Amino acid sequence: MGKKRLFLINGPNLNMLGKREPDTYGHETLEDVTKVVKDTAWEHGYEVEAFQSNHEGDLVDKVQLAEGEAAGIVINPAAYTHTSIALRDAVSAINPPVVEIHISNVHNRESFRHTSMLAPVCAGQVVGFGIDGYRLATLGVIQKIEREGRNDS
Ligand SMILES: O=C1C[C@@](O)(C(=O)O)C[C@@H](O)[C@@H]1O
Repeated sequence: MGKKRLFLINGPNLNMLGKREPDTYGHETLEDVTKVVKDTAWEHGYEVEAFQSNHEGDLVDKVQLAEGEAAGIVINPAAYTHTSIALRDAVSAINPPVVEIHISNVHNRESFRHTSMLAPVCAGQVVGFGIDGYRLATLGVIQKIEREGRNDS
């Protein structure tokens, strides 16, 4: 049997990490984020499939694919966090646990960032730890998977 798989899903504009508003999001790139998640997952016997899209429907498609293909998801839905009922419904529709992560502390920013459409249907949320939050989110989703015995990827 191969390694259990996690999906790492990043939403719009996160392909520009490192160049985009570095005071808010830091200088590290999406490649660095992927490495953090892969290294953390690997330590616990998981492999990672990383996906980034600027398009809502493509993100919905990827979340749906997790059913049967991944044991869990780490997702930064970026701006779609605050708007996307479609993404929330996709998370609701699948069994693998989903952990939401934000690089910045969305709660000390504009009020429109204080609401997450997805958080109520996620297993947990990590906010405000920079890209280290991806490590925490990965550990969190693995913990959920192992506690709930969901390792059917
Ligand atoms: O694109 C992003 C990035 C973000 O998800 C974060 O990681 O801090 C926070 C969102 O409000 C914003 O739209």
